[in-house]
Formats: sequence, C-alpha cells, structure tokens
Amino acid sequence: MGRLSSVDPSSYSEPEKITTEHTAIHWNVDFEATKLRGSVLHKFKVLSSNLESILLDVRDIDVKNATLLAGGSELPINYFISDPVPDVGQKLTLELPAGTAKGSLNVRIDYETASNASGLQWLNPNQTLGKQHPYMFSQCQAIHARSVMPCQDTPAVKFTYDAIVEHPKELTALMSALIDKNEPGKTYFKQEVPIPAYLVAIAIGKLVSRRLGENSNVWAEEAIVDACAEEFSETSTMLKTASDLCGPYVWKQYDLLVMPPSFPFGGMENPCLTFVTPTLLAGDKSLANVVAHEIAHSWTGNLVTNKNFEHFWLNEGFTVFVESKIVGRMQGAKELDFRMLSNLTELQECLRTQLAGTPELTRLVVDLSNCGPDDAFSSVPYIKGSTFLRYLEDLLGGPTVFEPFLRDYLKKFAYKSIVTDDFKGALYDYFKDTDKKDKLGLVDWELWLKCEGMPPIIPKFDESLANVTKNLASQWSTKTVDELAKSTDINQPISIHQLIEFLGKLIECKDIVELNERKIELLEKTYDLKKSRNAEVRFRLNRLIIRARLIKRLDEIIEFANSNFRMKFCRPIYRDLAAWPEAKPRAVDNFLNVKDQMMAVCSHTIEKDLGLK
Ligand SMILES: CC/C=C\C/C=C\C[C@@H](O)/C=C/C=C/C=C\[C@@H](O)CCCC(=O)O
Ligand SMILES: [Zn+2]
Repeated sequence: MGRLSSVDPSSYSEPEKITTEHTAIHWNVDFEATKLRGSVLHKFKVLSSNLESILLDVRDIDVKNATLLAGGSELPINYFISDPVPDVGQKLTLELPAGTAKGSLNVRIDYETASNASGLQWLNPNQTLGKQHPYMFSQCQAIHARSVMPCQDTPAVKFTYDAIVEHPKELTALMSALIDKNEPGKTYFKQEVPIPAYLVAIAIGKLVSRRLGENSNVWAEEAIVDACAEEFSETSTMLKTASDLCGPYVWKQYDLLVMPPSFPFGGMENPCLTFVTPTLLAGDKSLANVVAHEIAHSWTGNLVTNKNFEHFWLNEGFTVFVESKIVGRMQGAKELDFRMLSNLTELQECLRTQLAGTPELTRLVVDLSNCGPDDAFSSVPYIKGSTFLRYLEDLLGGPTVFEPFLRDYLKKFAYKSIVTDDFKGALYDYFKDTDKKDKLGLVDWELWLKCEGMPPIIPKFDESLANVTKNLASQWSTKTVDELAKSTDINQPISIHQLIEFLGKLIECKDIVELNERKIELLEKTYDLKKSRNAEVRFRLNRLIIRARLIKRLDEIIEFANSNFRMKFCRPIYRDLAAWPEAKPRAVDNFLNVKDQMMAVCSHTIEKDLGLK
C-alpha cells in the first residue's frame, strides 16, 4: 500500500495543506438497516493557496452529496472515491473551485455508513443483557473513524465537534463529549476540546447510570449497573491522583460506560466517556487498574497525541507509565514495581507468540508504510514504552526529578500531536542547564527506538512480590503432582495479582513436568480457581488446560472464548487451539459460528491468526 501521505502513512488527508477545526455531526440512527444516515459539516482551515482539492479518508461510506457553504450560498462539489485498499479504506477527493484562498472553508457531506461499517457494532436485543432493546457502539481507534464519517482520519489533526443524534426515544445516546441538551429521541452533544478523529465515539442502548463522584458516573445496562458502581468505586480517587501527577483535568466530565462483552478492548479512552469491557467486573476491584489507565489517557494520548500510529508508544507507553504511578500511589511502591515486572512477562509472551513472525513490529517506533495499524497492534508500545520511561526516570534521578519533567512535557504539548523526536527534544531541553544533561548523553536512542525484542535494558525493580510468583512457577513447572501435593510452599497466601502473574509465568515455562489432568486439578484446588470470576485468571487457566491437552475440557474453553470478544483474551485462545490438531476443527467451527457477533477488528485479526485469510 505504501505511505498514503507524508504526515501519516495510514491517512490520505494532507494536514500540512488543510486542517479540520470543527465538525458538526447530524446522525439519524437506523437500527433496522444498521446504518448511520446524516451529514458532517467540516469547518476547515486552508493552509495553502490555490488548493485544488480536499482529500478525506472514507471506508465503505456512501456519499450522497458534497456541498461548499460560502457566504450564505451552497455550491455542489464534484467528488470521487478511490478503490479500496485492504485494511485502510479509500480516498475521497472533493474538488475545489479554482483559486481557493487560504482561510476558512465550510463543507457539508451528506452520507450514510455501510451496514457493516468496521468502526460500528450493532447488537440485536438478544445480544444484550436486557434482551428488549438493540444496542450500537463505535470503536474508532486506530483508523475506523473513516467508516463512521468522511474525515481527516489522522491523529495529526485535532478538531472540536458538536453532534445531534436522533435515535429511538426509549434509548440513551452517549458520545465522547458533554451532553448539551436532551429531547425525547434527540440528544445534543458538544466536545469543546480539540480531539483527533479516533476519539469520536458513540454508544446507544438501554442504559442507566450511577454516580461515582463529582462529574463522574458509570453507565451500563440496568442488570449490572450496581455491580459496576461497586467495582469502579475508586474512580474519583484515581482521577485526583492522576491530576496531582499530570496537571488539571480539562475534560469537565469523566464517565465510564461498561460495554457489552463483544467490546474488543479492555478500555478505550474516549474523552468524557471511557468505554470499558465487562471482563473487568471481577467482584473485588482487582482489575480496576484499566480505569486508571484510561484516566491517564486524559493527558497522555488525549491531550498530547501521537501524530501518527508509528509513534503509538507516545500514547500507550506514557499511559502505562502514568497508570502504574497511580497504582503505586494508591497501593505502594512495591506493587508498582510488581506490575511493571508482570508487564514484562506479558511482553515476553507476546514476542514469543503473536509477533514471532514479524520482528519488525517489536520495535518501539514501527514502520506502518505497508501494514494497517490493527495488524501492528501489540503490547510492545505499552510495555517497551513504559519500560523505556522508567529507565529514563531512574537514570535522571527518580520520580522527584522525572515527575516535574512529565508535567512540563504534558503542558508543553497539550492540544498538540507529536512524534518521538518532539519528546526527545523536550527532554533534552528541560535538562539542558542541569547536572543531569551528562546522564542524557548515556541514552542510546537508536537502540531503544529501533531494537527488536525485549527492552535492551531492564531497570532495577523491587522484586519482592515477583519473587514469590517466580518461585511458584518454578515449583509447579519442575515438581511432579505427588511432590507438589506434599509441599507446603505452594499453600502460602498470595494476592490476586500474584496469582495472575504466577499463572502467566507458568505459561511461559518451556517445560512443565507432568502437565496433566491431575496437575490442573491440583492447581485449581490449591488456588480455588474453579470459583474465580476473574477473567485474567480464567484466561490463563484455560491456556494451561489447552497446554495440558485436556480435550474433555474443550467445551469450557470454547465457552470462555464465546463469553467475551476482548482480543487480549480470545486471540491467544484461538491461536493456542489452532496449534492443537485435535481441537482446531472445533475452534474454527466455533469461530465461524460466532464471528458475526464480533467487531470487524476482532474477527479479521482472528481470521488471520487461524490462517483462514
Ligand atoms: C505500534 C502499533 C501501531 C498501531 C496500533 C494502533 C492502534 C491499533 C488499533 O488496533 C486500536 C487499538 C485500540 C486500543 C484500545 C485500548 C487498549 O489500550 C486495550 C489494550 C488491550 C486490552 O486490555 O484489552
Ligand atoms: Zn491505552
């Protein structure tokens, strides 16, 4: 496919020539046809004189009309749509009148989305908890906003938006914005902070809310909303901790929406309204760190944004770094270090499996010239990125030195889109007149940004909590069932995160002695796993059952794979099943049966994982 433009390999739009300042959206939600119908009115700023055309990104969009609005009159615009490029979409060319000058330009596009738009998911009532009403939601990151509206679908461009959404009056519509006005069947929104297109989000369903704190509510279907309020009761504390670290919270509202189980990610940092997977509902708040992660994005990602997805680590590495600091302030420094170390186990697994055949995608800064962002997505930007920041923090003198820099960096680049060199420049600039500047001379940027595999340097972490899990993994991998049954070591109390990490480490052991039905049963009995509602525990246990080749437990593995379509869980499960000849046909059959209930990003990547595409 090559690079689509010089600023962003994944977008046709030309932000150096023209940029969107504001978008007015008007949508009519058609649940029957599973389509959004309506218009976007883009207020552009033209940056170059005699611009001949505006290039926008679209994907399976049916454009009805394009109109130039000037001085009270409406001029029809000629437009063309290019052939689709797989994983990327199409180019919409809007021809401009000769001699178009620099300055403001308003263009309205009337259109409708495809019934299978890649950024939208439509659920019938049966797929909801309440079973009475349909549900619809979006997931635009990385480049699916173009399937929802014609736009400059690049994080290099930030714009404010307002929206009028017409929907069935018994349903609630929410967006990544503030609610401006509510009428029956018609909701008005405004987002006054400029955002990239990937942060435009919408959800409509039979939703109710509970208060979490000042300007903070949790939304969900009635059946689970109280459990959600309990699970995420620490949200206000997390928000306060995050703004102590990062600066004032500019988005005015912080709501959570607990999504249907087919939501493909753990969370999505849609401004004013984080989307989270219901797989966080463990019953003991133990997975609420994902909320800390999404809160951190209010600064890292949503205020300071990667200019294109090759620099995604600037969004995610910084966010994991801030997330772990929030966890550290709430639960202590040992827990912070333990989480960083556990992340490294997850990274190791990802390199060994998902990325085994594509070492170039294990770099911190990747080349997306010939790869759609969805195919490049992995733990690397998250974990290698946050490890790099921790390395820099330690090198420069620890949190007391680095946290003021972090605040300065966030202030300097707030409302902007940046690349890795901008971060590097800010770092050198901040420390240039201090005794730390020699330390910065020690950083091998080439190595950190371009090396493949694990981070080139692992910082020194407190290992006290991790040693327990390391020891347990070693015992369970080297001892027989009879030896373990007699051992007292394995019965010591461990935290839920230690349990998750120990199971993850066990999965990473090359050899596991006597991994059979009896060993799995002993594992389940020792740690009470049968009763666990924790999705991270269930996921790892299922992977061990697959590794033990317990064919009679295949039903429960398939049941887990069908219980949610969070890619973090279902992709490795399908990959594992595909490598087990006896189970593969059943896995493929099951996938083909349920794939229409998955979001496109999920079904397409699993199709590739299973070798069906
Ligand atoms: C180097 C990678 C280049 C580009 C990838 C960018 C976006 C990929 C696209 O697939 C969207 C990702 C959206 C992620 C949203 C939330 C994640 O933080 C969730 C992490 C996994 C999970 O917890 O389920
Ligand atoms: Zn994130």
